[in-house]
Order: sequence, then structure tokens, then C-alpha cells
Amino acid sequence: MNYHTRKWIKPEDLNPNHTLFGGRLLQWIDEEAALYAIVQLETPRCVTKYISEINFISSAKQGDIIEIGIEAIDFGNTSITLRCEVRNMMTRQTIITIDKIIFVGVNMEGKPTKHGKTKIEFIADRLKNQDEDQY
Ligand SMILES: CC(=O)SCCNC(=O)CCNC(=O)[C@H](O)C(C)(C)COP(=O)(O)OP(=O)(O)OC[C@H]1O[C@@H](n2cnc3c(N)ncnc32)[C@H](O)[C@@H]1OP(=O)(O)O
Repeated sequence: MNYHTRKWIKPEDLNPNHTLFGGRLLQWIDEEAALYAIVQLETPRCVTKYISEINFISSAKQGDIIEIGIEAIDFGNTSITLRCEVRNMMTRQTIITIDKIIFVGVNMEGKPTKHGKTKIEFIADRLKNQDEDQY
């Protein structure tokens, strides 16, 4: 699991109960997962197809720092399945787990397109392969 993104909980992120608003967290997760899918599938056109059960385990309060973790668990023909875990860096508790977030790569008409990917790729390896192809 890669924890690429950290967020600092500010007043505008809170619910009336003064804890992190769930909708805000889901917005952050959807964007982070979309970016992950875009990088892995190497296409800027990825749409969220399916999000499995969402389990809010603990919360965060103003001033806390949280980190969003995403990993790819399956590659389909046109889809990629991700898993997500968010944790509170202050309390070290897990805030949320989502077992499946499925993105589909689409063409200009919004129709699913085959991506040809089968495993997680790292940008450094892609750059290395590009360099090797050049020389
Ligand atoms: C990042 C964002 O904010 S995106 C905004 C929110 N998302 C959207 O607006 C997407 C709206 N939905 C759509 O446009 C369409 O449903 C599409 C393009 C995603 C999929 O179209 P469909 O005709 O359902 O596609 P199709 O049946 O060919 O399935 C495509 C893939 O999705 C998977 N899929 C389809 N339905 C489901 C489902 N209910 N659950 C899980 N996976 C599914 C299929 O298994 C297939 O994956 P694979 O090719 O890897 O085997």
C-alpha cells in the first residue's frame, strides 16, 4: 500500500460534530484513487464505476494529519480494482477501509477500452525502459 497523499484537517473539513466530514474524505479518496488509476492505466480518461462497502472505523479532528493509501489489487480488460485505507498520523488509527474501488478506462465516446495492463508499474521503471529503448 502506497500512502502518497497527506491531508491536514482544517475547519472547513469538519461536520457539525467537529470531526472530519465523511463526504470530504470520500471526495479526497475518489480523487486520489482516480489519479492512481490514471497513472497505472496510462490514460487520462478513467471513470469511477463501483465503490464497495465503506467502513468508517475512527475519525479525525481539526489539526490532525491523515494519509490516504491506495493499492491496485486486480487488473481487468478495461478496469482496475483498487483497495484503500486511510489512517490518522496522530492517533495511528485506521479511519476508513474500502475493499474495492473500480475504475474503467474509457475512450472519447465514454465507452470502455482495453488498457492492456496486468500488473502495477512504477514510473521510475517506465522511464528506465524508455531510456533503454532510446539507446
Ligand atoms: C473520477 C470520477 O469522478 S468519474 C464520475 C463518476 N463515474 C461515472 O460517471 C461513470 C458512469 N458509468 C459509465 O459511464 C459506464 O457505466 C462505464 C463506461 C463506466 C461502464 O460501462 P458498461 O457498459 O457498464 O461497461 P461494461 O459492462 O463493458 O464493463 C466495463 C468494465 O466494468 C466492470 N463493471 C461493470 N459493471 C460493474 C459493477 N457493477 N461492478 C464492478 N465492475 C463492473 C466490468 O467487469 C468491466 O471490467 P473488465 O473489462 O475489466 O472486465
